[in-house]
Amino acid sequence: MNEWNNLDKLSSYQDLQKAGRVDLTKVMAGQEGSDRVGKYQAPMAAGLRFNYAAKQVDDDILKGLCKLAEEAQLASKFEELYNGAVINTGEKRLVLHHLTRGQLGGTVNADGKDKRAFYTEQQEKIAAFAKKVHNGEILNEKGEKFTTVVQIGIGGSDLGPRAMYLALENWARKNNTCLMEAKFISNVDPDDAANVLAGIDPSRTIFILVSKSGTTLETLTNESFVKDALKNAGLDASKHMIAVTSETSPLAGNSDYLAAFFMDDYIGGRYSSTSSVGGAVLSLAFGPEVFARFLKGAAEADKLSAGTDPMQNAAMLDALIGVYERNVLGYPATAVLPYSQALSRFPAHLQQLDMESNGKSVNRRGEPVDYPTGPIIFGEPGTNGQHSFYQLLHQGTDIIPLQFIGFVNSQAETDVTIQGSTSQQKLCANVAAQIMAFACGKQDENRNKNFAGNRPSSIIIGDKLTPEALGALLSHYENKVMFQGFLWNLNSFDQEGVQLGKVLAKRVLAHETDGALKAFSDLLKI
Ligand SMILES: O=P(O)(O)OC[C@H]1O[C@](O)(CO)[C@@H](O)[C@@H]1O
Repeated sequence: MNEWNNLDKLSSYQDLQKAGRVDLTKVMAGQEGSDRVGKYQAPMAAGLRFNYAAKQVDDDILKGLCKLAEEAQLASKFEELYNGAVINTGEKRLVLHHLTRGQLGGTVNADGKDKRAFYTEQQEKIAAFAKKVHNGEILNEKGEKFTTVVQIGIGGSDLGPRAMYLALENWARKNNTCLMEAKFISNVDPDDAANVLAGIDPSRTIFILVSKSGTTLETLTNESFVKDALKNAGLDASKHMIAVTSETSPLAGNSDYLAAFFMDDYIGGRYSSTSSVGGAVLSLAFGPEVFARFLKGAAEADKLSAGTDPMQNAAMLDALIGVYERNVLGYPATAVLPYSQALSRFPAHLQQLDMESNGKSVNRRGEPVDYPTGPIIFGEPGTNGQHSFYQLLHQGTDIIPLQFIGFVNSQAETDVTIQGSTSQQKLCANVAAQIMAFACGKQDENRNKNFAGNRPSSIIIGDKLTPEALGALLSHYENKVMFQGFLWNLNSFDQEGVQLGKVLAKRVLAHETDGALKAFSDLLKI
């Protein structure tokens, strides 16, 4: 039986507070530094590796973190989760996104259904639908093939699928599996929908309305926007729209859609990329086989995350080091820096995944916690970020732990050699250089040119960003966030913090305001 205790009650955590600190300017220099690079790495799925040589850890701290993992019962809490316990205590729900891509543990029944069978059935339905669209069994009113797919959704119904699509677009082109172009409408700003609609031929487009709740204001507004545009183009919206929602949502019984696919309340929006939410757009864009390969990578990573030894469980180890940085070293933020243009929206997805999950100040029982929880997450692809906010990362007054991601090979494999090196080599040279610059710094008599160093980073390294590698990467972060939630004793699966603003916006629109809210509404001419 697991015990759900606050982090500061754990003796292994108290021991870590008292332990010595690692100075990266010393341990990353010379032979010791190169030994650390070989030694401090953990295997990940799909051939990825988690290298934490440039984190502020040594053998003693790692031992302390392993004790913390054991005392916090991380492995058995994950086991409890995937076997169908009510881990989402706020909403009294099971947490089942792992079942969308594999089967850890026993069969989970809920609402009178075998949940794994339910998610698989939805994936098979999506695959059959996508095949019909691709082979021309499903055509538009004029008998033409659909060429484009537009996803309408927001938050978890947008960020993950969009990031995954962008991550595989180049790879799919190179591998001749780019079957339809995908675009996304999320913001209620009318310029978002207008811009997407201006760049497509609506008569050749399938729109996927994605909303688990079926009540999200932005998404329903954008649906009306698109339906209006279809009507104005003389098109029948019901022949162009499909829905992804839960069976209990107001959208479920609606006959206005060409097809409907389902997920349920046991899969949080930000954890839904491997469910029908990501499945529909990715299967239409790249084919169901590519989506299956993505799921395979995620399932393989989940299996590794179920391991009990943190030194062989990269997601757990990454989580432990992150909590050490947040709670022992006191760092406020984490930057995610993929040296891969394909991962341009991956940090945005991780922002929701991490900050909506662990941006909490009460524990699973609703009691205030006395320690910092989720850090601020931000990031941009390298090398673009280097020419933007790295100044603060190198010389600012806050130390921001960094998470680099890099691949040995590009996806498109089109390159050029200039001044003796390819673009890919330049990209990789930059990430290696950054790790060392952050760790060791550079002394200079001119204080303005001095780099203090001792700024920690890790790197996930892969050969190439394939569908399997992407699935593994996604699962790694989902499981890392989950383990951190366990360590902080949070419920990482609800998001009450997004409600208040929604309620007030409704009041503004209904003109039921007074005081400063009314004054702001007047300023904005609502
Ligand atoms: O899929 P839905 O129900 O439209 O919700 C969209 C998003 O809104 C949120 O509830 C936050 O406002 C997210 O958690 C979710 O991903």
